[in-house]
Amino acid sequence: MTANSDPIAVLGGGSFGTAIANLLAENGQSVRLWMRDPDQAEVIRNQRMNPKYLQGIQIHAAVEPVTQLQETLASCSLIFVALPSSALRQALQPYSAQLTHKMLISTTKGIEAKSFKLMSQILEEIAPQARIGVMSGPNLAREIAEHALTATVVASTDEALCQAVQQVLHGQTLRVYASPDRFGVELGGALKNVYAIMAGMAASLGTGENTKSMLITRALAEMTRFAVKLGANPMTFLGLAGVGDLIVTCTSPKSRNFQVGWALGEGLSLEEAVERLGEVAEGVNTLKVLKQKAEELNVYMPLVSGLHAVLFEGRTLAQVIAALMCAEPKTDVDFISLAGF
Ligand SMILES: NC(=O)C1=CN([C@@H]2O[C@H](COP(=O)(O)OP(=O)(O)OC[C@H]3O[C@@H](n4cnc5c(N)ncnc54)[C@H](O)[C@@H]3O)[C@@H](O)[C@H]2O)C=CC1
Ligand SMILES: O=C(CO)COP(=O)(O)O
Repeated sequence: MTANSDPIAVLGGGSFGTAIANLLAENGQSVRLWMRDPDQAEVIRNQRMNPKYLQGIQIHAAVEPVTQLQETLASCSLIFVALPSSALRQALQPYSAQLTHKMLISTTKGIEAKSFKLMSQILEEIAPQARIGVMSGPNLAREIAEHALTATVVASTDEALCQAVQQVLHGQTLRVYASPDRFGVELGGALKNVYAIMAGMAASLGTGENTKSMLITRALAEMTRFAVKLGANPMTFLGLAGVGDLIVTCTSPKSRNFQVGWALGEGLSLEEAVERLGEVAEGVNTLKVLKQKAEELNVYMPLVSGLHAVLFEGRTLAQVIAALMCAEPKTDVDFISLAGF
């Protein structure tokens, strides 16, 4: 891997930002990892660890923890954004001038509540002159940090941007695939978090393997149906950022959304489950906005409605399961006729 001359910025000192910063550094890049908390930056500088978010992982010497956002943005032309969706707009809006002509890659898997905008759409709004892409896929931060063999997708219609990301991130343990479907790739990453909560709940209640498979497959059908209604290409959902990410988050106890679901299955309230996690679980907010949007667009999403009923409408899981199982029979794959078979 050849080193890029400019340093690369990673915004967000949580688990994903740290994991990506480390990979970039291992590939020979010099990296500025921006975080808002000076104490956290000091700990990383001194201990070469990020104990709060990635306990036990050594931080590469070429990762420089920084807290000055304006300077960081000014000094880097390639910028990975790994902030929670609730923070992204507020954190970057004041710096739109510094983002002009930069390559901005969102790794954030969430949807803005009021606008139903994806993070790359917010970046586009804040920095209309920037070059925008997203990165998404089955990418548990800890596994990336521990060098588990992993694949991800960089998506943008800007081919040179995709190649730039492939050049700096592709390595011994990470394969980076490109896609022109930014919207589909990003939407897949945001939607699957909701179903991971459901899967975590099901797992903690000891459901059978048939049930787990049914949940994941019907989740894929439902999220694809929704995405198509918004104009996305259903084929993207057969890729790493669709079914790939859905599988990892719906089956892994390392997923924070899965962990929230697991805690709910154990009988904790949503507040208790989120509090116990202490990290970002984007699926909770996504569920709220998704339920509302599905109703507005008249898209049939029984799993989303069912989870929303349990989490926010006081229904019991038994009531929701009974209603789901008794619903009128449907077809298996919605898009067979579209594919021309
Ligand atoms: N952790 C993972 O395995 C993966 C996470 N992602 C996505 O990356 C995004 C970030 O998630 P994680 O790094 O996992 O979260 P995390 O919970 O590990 O860390 C969140 C970080 O954001 C910081 N933060 C919160 N509010 C902020 C604000 N207003 N300004 C600046 N910084 C702020 C926190 O201090 C913390 O450093 C999420 O959208 C997540 O879905 C994507 C792929 C994998
Ligand atoms: O997006 C992820 C894996 O691809 C991480 O999922 P969680 O946010 O649920 O941990």
